[in-house]
Amino acid sequence: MSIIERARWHPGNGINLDAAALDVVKSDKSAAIVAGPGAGKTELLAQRASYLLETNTCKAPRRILAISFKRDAAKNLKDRVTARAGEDLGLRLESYTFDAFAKSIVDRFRSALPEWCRPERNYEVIMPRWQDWDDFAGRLRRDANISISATGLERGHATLTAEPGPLPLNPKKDDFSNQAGLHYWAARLRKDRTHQLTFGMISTLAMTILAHNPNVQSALRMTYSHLFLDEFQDTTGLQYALLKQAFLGSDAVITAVGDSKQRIMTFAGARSGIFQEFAQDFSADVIALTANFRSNPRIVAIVNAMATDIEPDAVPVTSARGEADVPRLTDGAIHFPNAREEATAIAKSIAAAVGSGRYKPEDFMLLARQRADKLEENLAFAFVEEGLTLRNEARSLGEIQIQELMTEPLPDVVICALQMAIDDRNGAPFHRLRNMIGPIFGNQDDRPAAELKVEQKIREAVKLARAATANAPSGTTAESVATAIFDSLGTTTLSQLAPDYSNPARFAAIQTATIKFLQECADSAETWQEAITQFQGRNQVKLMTVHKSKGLEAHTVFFLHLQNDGFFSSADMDEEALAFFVAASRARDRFFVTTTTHEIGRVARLWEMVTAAEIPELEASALDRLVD
Ligand SMILES: Nc1ncnc2c1ncn2[C@@H]1O[C@H](COP(=O)(O)OP(=O)(O)OP(=O)(O)O)[C@@H](O)[C@H]1O
Repeated sequence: MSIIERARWHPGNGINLDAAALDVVKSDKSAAIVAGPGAGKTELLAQRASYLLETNTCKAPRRILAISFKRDAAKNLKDRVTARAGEDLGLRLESYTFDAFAKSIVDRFRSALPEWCRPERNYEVIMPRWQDWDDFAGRLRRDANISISATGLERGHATLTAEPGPLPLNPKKDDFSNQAGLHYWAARLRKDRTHQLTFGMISTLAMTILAHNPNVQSALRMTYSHLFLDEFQDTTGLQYALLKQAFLGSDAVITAVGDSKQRIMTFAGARSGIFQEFAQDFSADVIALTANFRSNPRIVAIVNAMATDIEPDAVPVTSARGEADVPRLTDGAIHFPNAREEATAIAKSIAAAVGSGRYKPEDFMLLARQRADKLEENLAFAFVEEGLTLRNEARSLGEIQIQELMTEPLPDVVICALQMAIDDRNGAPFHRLRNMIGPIFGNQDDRPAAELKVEQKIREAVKLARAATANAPSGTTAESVATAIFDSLGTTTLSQLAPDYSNPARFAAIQTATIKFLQECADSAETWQEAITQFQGRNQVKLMTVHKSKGLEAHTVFFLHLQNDGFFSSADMDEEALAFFVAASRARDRFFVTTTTHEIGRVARLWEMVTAAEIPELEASALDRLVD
């Protein structure tokens, strides 16, 4: 592909970038981009990747390393860049989650670790639950007289000193201040058992490799000239330490984007003040973007008011959409006498809106802070009455919730192959599939043989899937389709799709959930096309928790049950304020909150935000106007 001159490069796909965003896209300096919801952060990174590759500013054969928090974000970025810049250039963008990045270093350079902390090759990735931490904390109390809480152990187990950092080559007794952590490491790396590592421990090991092996560190630095860090507000101390170990003092130009007000992962250890720290450490500019491309001016006013309530000096943003097409009814707080009446009113109004032909079911999103299952009981019934399908994204399929399954690569592999088997080109299934399995065969290194192998594997999977789809969709045939695809690609390949798939129990749980869900969808579908549509959640109204709604958007958002029993009794209201802000900012055009009791004392802080945003109280009958 020919190189485009920098001055002649323009953003594509009908995207207009304002001057500030264009500066970021073309910048040759590290920068922390602080931007509110709907500022187009993902699009900005996709455009920057295209610019760097198409103009050869990221000089071949060097690459861009994009680190995202969520797997779907990592995948989404790669797909967008491939679509825009083409397959060949797209291969020079490597998109990882933090965990996958750390694991790739450990898996490649494990033998460079000091022996005392070197895991065996087939170590198992573990994701302990609270109960496991609590059990271990109990054992420490009993056997070693160390007192630590389950949460303390979870947060600090991977770090053996006060601050996260590499492990020493030859440890002396005084090297470690975190005795609890040391016991934990010893228990996971016992000689007589399969070695087990958490992702936190994997990050520490990656740091250790880089700290003691200048060759590995410089190879990494040679490979990547540019780095993207998405959802930077959620970076943990450990992840940040790994980033510094890998790139501090290198020539890499780093673009970190995020929004400190969407920091709702504090329970997972997200570090506050991370933007300032990054700006200082990497001499990066801090740039604020103030456009919101998602929401109409009224929703943006709500989002601004909530932002100021959270951070008094928050920079207000402006709707890039202007006043056109703003519906007459945009927001309100509605009290219902009980959950059943609430469900009926919401279902009826959505059905009328969809019936008008102006809206699709997926234009509506129902959000709950927790206990979506409990809300589903009443809602599902009312939705069926109205001929609509409600999809509770928090419903469990064995150990995995639907909302979690949808971010996994394994079910997407099945859907891509199935789509190709029935000639459904929606969302470019071949490219998606190739982006997922290609790296496993090494096609990122531009090896034609690897590329051929990938294509051959895909052809085989599609052939078998096509044979299985000759039968009408049903629970039984769905299982045959999924099994045919799994068998043709093989467990060895599939278990490399994500770093946690090397844990057999985790892989089996995802595989079982994929089959179960495909069976459910096929059972209630007339055609395979319909089964795919259902699997992907198209033509359905979604109910989900706020935490899973991050990065998503819908025309109309309902935040259900802004009342005491809609929240955990131990809820920290400062964190809840951030989550509530995330919820409101998912709305493109309409935002409603509901209650079914007057017991709202515990969430008074959130009602202050409703008041600050001047969201009016409405009668339930106001929802009749959703059809407008
Ligand atoms: N430059 C642009 N021109 C027009 N539309 C845009 C532009 N950038 C983004 N959009 C659209 O605006 C919406 C929000 O974009 P995106 O999801 O990338 O924002 P974000 O900053 O990641 O949001 P959030 O942090 O709230 O999830 C999307 O519908 C996207 O297609």
